[in-house]
Amino acid sequence: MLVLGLRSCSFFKPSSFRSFSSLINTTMVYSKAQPKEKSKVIVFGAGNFGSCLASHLGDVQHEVYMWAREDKIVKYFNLHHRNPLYLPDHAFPPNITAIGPELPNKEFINSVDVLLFAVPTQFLRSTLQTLRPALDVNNLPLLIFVNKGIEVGTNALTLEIIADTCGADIAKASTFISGPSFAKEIGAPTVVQRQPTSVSVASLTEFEATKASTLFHQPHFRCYTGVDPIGLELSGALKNVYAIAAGMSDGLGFENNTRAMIITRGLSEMTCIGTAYGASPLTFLGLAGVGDLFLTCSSSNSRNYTVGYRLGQGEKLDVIIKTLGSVAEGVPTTKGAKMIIEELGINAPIANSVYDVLFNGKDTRLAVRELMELPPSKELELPPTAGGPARRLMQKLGLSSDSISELMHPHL
Ligand SMILES: NC(=O)C1=CN([C@@H]2O[C@H](COP(=O)(O)OP(=O)(O)OC[C@H]3O[C@@H](n4cnc5c(N)ncnc54)[C@H](O)[C@@H]3O)[C@@H](O)[C@H]2O)C=CC1
Ligand SMILES: O=C(CO)COP(=O)(O)O
Repeated sequence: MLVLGLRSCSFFKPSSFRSFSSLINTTMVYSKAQPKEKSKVIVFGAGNFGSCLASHLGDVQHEVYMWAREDKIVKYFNLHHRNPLYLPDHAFPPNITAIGPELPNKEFINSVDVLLFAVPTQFLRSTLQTLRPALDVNNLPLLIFVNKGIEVGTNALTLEIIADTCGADIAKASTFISGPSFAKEIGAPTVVQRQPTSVSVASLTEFEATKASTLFHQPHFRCYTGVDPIGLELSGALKNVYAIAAGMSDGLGFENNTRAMIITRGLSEMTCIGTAYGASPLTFLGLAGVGDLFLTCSSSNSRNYTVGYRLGQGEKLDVIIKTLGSVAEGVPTTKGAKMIIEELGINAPIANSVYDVLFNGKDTRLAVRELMELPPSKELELPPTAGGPARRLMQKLGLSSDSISELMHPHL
């Protein structure tokens, strides 16, 4: 564990951690080591999840700064230690300070150990573009991303958005957290509870994933590390599409059989899409995959499930979005998912039906009938050719095409 004591550096091979051999053979930038006891953390995004994670880290005595784009949140929070817009009844630990709406400057960014991004996917590119000049590759904080979505227009995953805006070195050092984790059930006591929760943590090197895991891991919040960030990201994004489908089914009045069918067939579709994309099929069996799929397909606490439920009850999408009061990543993500499915030539009828209901005005009951009338098919047939999009992404990161086979078999 000697490596944890080293500062950010290039040409350093953390050989005691799993990672792509092709990755550690290249010049590699690592984030700075986190202090053992007390890290200085900026959480970007003061919505439900940013607030919850700020509280989780503040509760164990880290020095936390929560950036909000809403001036009202910053002023109110620093007076009352409550967030007036999200988790309004929760009393936050005293060691959290709200900052914003301007993004922090270079000097401040350089002084922190961790940057945690809880910004919805569609707003991440602009946030990172503005922040990029303040990031010093030679003194890089640990970078953690918790958003779950695919960017509209580019179909990019977050790893690619980071590469586009901050460069390959910073993308390769970034870490992603995903899994079954409703904001209100994590964190400190009061409204946000310490209910036992587990998540997946992935980076291209286990070295970075382990640092993020060490920061978050608590007796009530377990972290499991891996080196398939693409699979983890696709899991988190795609489960939102199937949560909309499950909610729709419940909203139409169908019961347990139908929901179980959607969850299981959804998992099959997700695994096929992920494998064709270039992720490991096994990642979809983890917390970020089936774990989060199960959670969000079976709870009205999920915003995506709620969008589907209300559609099933006959409400219009624009009214639902206006009145939801929170982000439903699955709605824009369905657009990106549809494009990816088409590019890869994958059979994903449930995701395609969700797209038709959301964006082509298809009647929800007709969508279910058409799905049920499809001819019989094999239960699971993983695509024969795999890895096009991931291969392109690896090239963008300056990695060899061998990386893709390591990505698909990280557990061997
Ligand atoms: N709430 C939850 O239980 C969980 C949420 N997530 C993910 O975390 C991410 C954030 O979700 P929540 O905090 O729940 O969202 P939220 O709906 O509670 O809050 C919305 C957030 O988006 C920000 N925002 C709105 N417009 C923006 C803009 N133009 N530029 C930058 N930021 C803008 C708001 O300031 C606020 O911080 C999403 O990707 C979500 O999928 C992941 C796990 C659990
Ligand atoms: O991803 C989540 C919990 O793991 C939250 O789901 P929703 O965004 O559907 O509320």
